[in-house]
Amino acid sequence: MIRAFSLALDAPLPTANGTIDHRSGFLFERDGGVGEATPLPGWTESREDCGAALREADAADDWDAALAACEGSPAARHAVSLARLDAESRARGITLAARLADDPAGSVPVNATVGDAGVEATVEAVENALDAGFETVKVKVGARSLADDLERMRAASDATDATLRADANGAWSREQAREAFDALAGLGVEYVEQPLAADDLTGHRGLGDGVGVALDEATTNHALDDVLAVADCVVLKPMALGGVDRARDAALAAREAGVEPVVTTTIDAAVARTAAVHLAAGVPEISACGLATADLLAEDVADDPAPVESGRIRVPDAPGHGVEVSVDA
Ligand SMILES: O=C(O)CCC(=O)c1ccccc1C(=O)O
Ligand SMILES: [Mg+2]
Repeated sequence: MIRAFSLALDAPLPTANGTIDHRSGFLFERDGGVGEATPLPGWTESREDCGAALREADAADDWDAALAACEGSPAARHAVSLARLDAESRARGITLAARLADDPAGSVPVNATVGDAGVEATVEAVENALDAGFETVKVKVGARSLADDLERMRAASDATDATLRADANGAWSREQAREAFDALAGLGVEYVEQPLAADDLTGHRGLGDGVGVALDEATTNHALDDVLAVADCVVLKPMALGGVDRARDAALAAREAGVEPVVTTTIDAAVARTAAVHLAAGVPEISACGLATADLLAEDVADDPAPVESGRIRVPDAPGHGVEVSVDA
């Protein structure tokens, strides 16, 4: 069964690639398992293509055929593969985390996400995050001039003890990125996510010297091994990678290559967000993940079984992903 949903954001999230103000997607149910597809054009197939793939999957005779119908549609494949893993885990009475990994952690550290804003509003948001117990804060940059962004980062660094990250969403030129990395190294910034365009993989080589290079968008248009060859850190979005199973495999490959995996959402609804928490729990000693996105939504498809508490999210211990979708979703 397929159910469509559309959720408003609590406040629009401005990024270097435009503003996200709502998230629309589908819940996919089969054999007692529930999955979610929340496509984000630029990262996944369109909503139309996602819906079409899910309808084909819904009509398929078995799970393998349902998954085959979603090849090339990562958000749709995310929904179907998750529904299958959820159904299997529920049937066995184990958590999704235990289905994905041998000895999953009970909780995962998460970063706060601060959108593009002026200097004062940025500092206030970073301070609020620290007050709420976050130790790591990711600030969106690249939507205004580099000088303005560096001023925001400097002010945030002066005002707080937070571990800071920046996410440029591919907005900078090589020259701007060089200047930014030199300035941010002095502030102790942990890493910059996707400083250069996703196409410019080689431009990232040698950029990080003190500040890490984290690649995100690059994972959608390059082979993982090529990304791992230039990155210090790789951002894994299960919705963009085609499922938590594929994201789990990518996380293991990253570790093998000496690259730190970080799991994040594409601002997904409760089902996909919680599934990503189960996935992250299976990666030993994972660094703070971009999973604190529930509060960005004004509404959701279910009560949140995995709220952020002092900068961490506890993995629900009910069988499967542990999200009980409300009937009127
Ligand atoms: O990583 C986070 O902190 C939250 C997720 C996030 O930033 C994001 C959300 C939707 C689309 C793209 C991105 C991104 O990381 O670029
Ligand atoms: Mg990013």
